[in-house]
Amino acid sequence: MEGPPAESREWRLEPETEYRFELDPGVTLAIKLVRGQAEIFGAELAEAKAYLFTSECKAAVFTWQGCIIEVTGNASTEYVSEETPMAAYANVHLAFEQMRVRALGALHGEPPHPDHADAGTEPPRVLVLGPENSGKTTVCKILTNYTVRAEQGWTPMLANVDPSEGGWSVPGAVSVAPISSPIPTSSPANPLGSAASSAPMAMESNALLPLVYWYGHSETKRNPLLMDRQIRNLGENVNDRWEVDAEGKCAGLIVDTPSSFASGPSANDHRHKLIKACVDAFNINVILVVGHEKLNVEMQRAYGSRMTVVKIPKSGGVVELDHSYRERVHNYQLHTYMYGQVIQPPNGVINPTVGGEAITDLILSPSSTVVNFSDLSIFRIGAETMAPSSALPIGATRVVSEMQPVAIDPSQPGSGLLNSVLAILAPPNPDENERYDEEILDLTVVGFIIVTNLDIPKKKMTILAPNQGSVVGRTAIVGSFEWQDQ
Ligand SMILES: Nc1ncnc2c1ncn2[C@@H]1O[C@H](COP(=O)(O)OP(=O)(O)OP(=O)(O)O)[C@@H](O)[C@H]1O
Repeated sequence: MEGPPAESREWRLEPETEYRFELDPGVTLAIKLVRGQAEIFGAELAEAKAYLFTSECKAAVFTWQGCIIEVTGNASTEYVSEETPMAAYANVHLAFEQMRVRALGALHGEPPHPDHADAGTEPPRVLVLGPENSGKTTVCKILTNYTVRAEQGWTPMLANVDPSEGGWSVPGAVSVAPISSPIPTSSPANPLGSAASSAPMAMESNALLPLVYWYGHSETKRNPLLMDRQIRNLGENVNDRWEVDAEGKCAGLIVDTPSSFASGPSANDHRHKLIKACVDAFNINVILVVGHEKLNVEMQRAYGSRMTVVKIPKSGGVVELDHSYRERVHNYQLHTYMYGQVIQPPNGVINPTVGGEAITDLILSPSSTVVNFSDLSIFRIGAETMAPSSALPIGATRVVSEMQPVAIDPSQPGSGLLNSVLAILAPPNPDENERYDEEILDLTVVGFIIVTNLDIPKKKMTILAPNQGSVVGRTAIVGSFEWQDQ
């Protein structure tokens, strides 16, 4: 874009302070480390490189030793805070680091250090809980980034069981990935960082290979049984991987959870079952509660006798995200999934990067194709979807269990498919004897498509996909997410 260079300001940050900023829609900010040391949620900034932030990003540049940064563009809010919980988070990290080192030592047959003779040799498997806007995801990012920055070359697992967050793919998904380099922060469209391509189907060349299951809704209360099943599926996959990678296991795991796990009536509530599902599935041995006294007491009572439950402070920088912001973020995520990130740097910013990647590497060109209704088998999971009676098998009643896959006929008016996000599943087990009725609940996702048009007379539909891969013969699941390209 032509025009005068955007205005730049320098900020001098004292040790252990942070520069916090929030962006309006459509605004891009560039931050350059001029001198000193600085990090964004645990990921270090390289000197003299311009990092871009976009899509209403809210974040902070923290420094342990002090630094000077140059900020170009207009943030809607920006200030320096001297009060951060980073020292507490760093202490938690150090404790985890010792657990990892002890686990690795034990694996290599080293005798325990006399000071820690009875400290145990399990690596940290951490469940992070907290209410809405407590900064859970940020804590997970900071702890993961500190782990990969340690000189041991750890590759911890990061699991995201918050279906409203999107993680590495799209909202509605839950996922886990081994993390080997620091997760950058640049946009809420990629809260846990992105691979060079956001399309799981096209990601062979990337280091970040998340394993994705589709829950399909943003709220866990919509289908707690399905949520429970997907959590256990993620856990099984992590355990399978660790069975063949004993050293990798020593790096441990961090699990980011939805705020619905932290609030709501305590008796008879599905949230306790889901917390327990996480504890069991990931074999959790540490629970971190972010800034919530009551939940901390509750977790101490429920789990304190068999694992460490620690309350950690909430950062004053965490921004309250309202419903409409979260909806816009879902749109950014789906747009980014299809098109990559198209970012216009502020005028005058030379060679900008997004989380360390050149911006031209982040652009995708999705393909729009027309397929026959019969090319894809589409299902919804569970009863609340209320398929029209005519879409049900002859003789079937409307009583459908929460976990039952219900086939969707796109030619029925009211199928609800137009503009829907569909998860394309991995193929079922090739061995017929290994198949079972609810197998599609346990298949991983290979990619997502959007139904952009339905032509009922011709029995055809138009789909948008991030790449050219064929969907013929595939099974897809629809949830409650819709998206329209604007
Ligand atoms: N120190 C900080 N300074 C500025 N912004 C911050 C800071 N810490 C977190 N944020 C921002 O606040 C927002 C909310 O934080 P985060 O997503 O970590 O909270 P959460 O508890 O996981 O949210 P949710 O309610 O969705 O579960 C994010 O946009 C995050 O980038």
